[in-house]
Amino acid sequence: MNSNKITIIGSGNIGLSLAKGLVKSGLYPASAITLTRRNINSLAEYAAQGFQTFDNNAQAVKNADIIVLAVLPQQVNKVLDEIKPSINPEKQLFTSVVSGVTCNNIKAKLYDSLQVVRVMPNTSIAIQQSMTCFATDNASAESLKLVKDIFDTVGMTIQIEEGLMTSATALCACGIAFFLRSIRAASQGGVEVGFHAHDALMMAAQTAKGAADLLLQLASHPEHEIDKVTSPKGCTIAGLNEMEHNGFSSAMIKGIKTSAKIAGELYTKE
Ligand SMILES: NC(=O)C1=CN([C@@H]2O[C@H](COP(=O)(O)OP(=O)(O)OC[C@H]3O[C@@H](n4cnc5c(N)ncnc54)[C@H](O)[C@@H]3O)[C@@H](O)[C@H]2O)C=CC1
Ligand SMILES: O=C(O)[C@@H]1CCC=N1
Repeated sequence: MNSNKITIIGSGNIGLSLAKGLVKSGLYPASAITLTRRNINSLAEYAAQGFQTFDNNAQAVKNADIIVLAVLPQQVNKVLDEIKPSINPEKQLFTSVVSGVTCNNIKAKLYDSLQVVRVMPNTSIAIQQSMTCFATDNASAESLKLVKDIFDTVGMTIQIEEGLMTSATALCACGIAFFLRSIRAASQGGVEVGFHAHDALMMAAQTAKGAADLLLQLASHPEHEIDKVTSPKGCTIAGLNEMEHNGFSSAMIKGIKTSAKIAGELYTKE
C-alpha cells in the first residue's frame, strides 16, 4: 500500500478508470484518492466507496502528493488557473494524461520548477491492463520511478521521448477503440457464418486475447504466428488476403497516423 495521496482532476472516462485500477491493484485505498468533477453529484457512487470527492479543484489539490490532470485539452487552461495558488511546486508531483498538452505548456501556466510527467494510459487501466507511456522534460529519477511504480500496478509501462507522446496517444490510448472495433467486426463476420451475436462476440474477443498473448508471452512476431495458421491453399490465407485486398493493414495504419496528427492539435493555448 502506498502512503501518497493522489488527486485526479476531472473524473470522467479515463480519470475514473485510473481510480478504479489503482484501488483494484491494492496500491491505494479509495480514501487516499481524491476525485474532482464540476458536478459533484455525479461522483456520489464513488464517495460511497470511500473516495474523497470535490467540485473545488483548488481545495482538492492542496493535500495531494501527486496530481493527475485528466480534463479535456480545451478545459486545461481554466483548471490550471484555478489550481495555481494551491500548488506547491517544491513538494508536489504533477502528472497529466491530457493529449497534446506538453510539460512546458503546463509549467508555463503553473511554475517552472514544478516536476511534470505526461502519462498516456488507456481505459483498460480500470482492469490493470493498460499500456501506459510516460515522458518528462524535468522530473527527477525518483519521481519517474514513482510514476512507473504506480502505473506498473495497472498494466505495462514504457518511458518515451516527450515528442512521441501524441504518437503514443494514437497507438495505445485510441488503440483500445481500434482493436475493439476490429473485434466487433470479427464478431459481425461470425454472425454471418452462423453464430448468435453474443457467442460470436465472446469467441472473437477470446481469439483476439489469444493472439495478443501469443505476442506478449512468447515475445513472438505476428507474421511468425500467422505463418503457423495459414495452411497452403487453406482458408486462412484466402480470408487474410481478401482482407488485405480491401485495405485492412492500410486502414489501420492510416487511422493511427490521422489520430496522431489530431492528438497534436487538440490543445489551443488561447
Ligand atoms: N478516454 C481515454 O481513453 C483517454 C483520455 N485521455 C485524455 O484524458 C482527458 C480526459 O478524457 P476523457 O476522460 O475521455 O474525457 P471526459 O470528458 O470523460 O472526462 C473529463 C472530465 O473532466 C470533468 N471536468 C471538466 N471541467 C472540469 C473542471 N473545471 N473541474 C473538474 N472536472 C472537470 C468533466 O466533467 C469530465 O467528467 C483528455 O485530455 C484526453 O485526451 C488520455 C488517455 C486515454
Ligand atoms: O479521443 C481522444 O481524444 C482521447 C485521447 C486518447 C483517447 N481518447
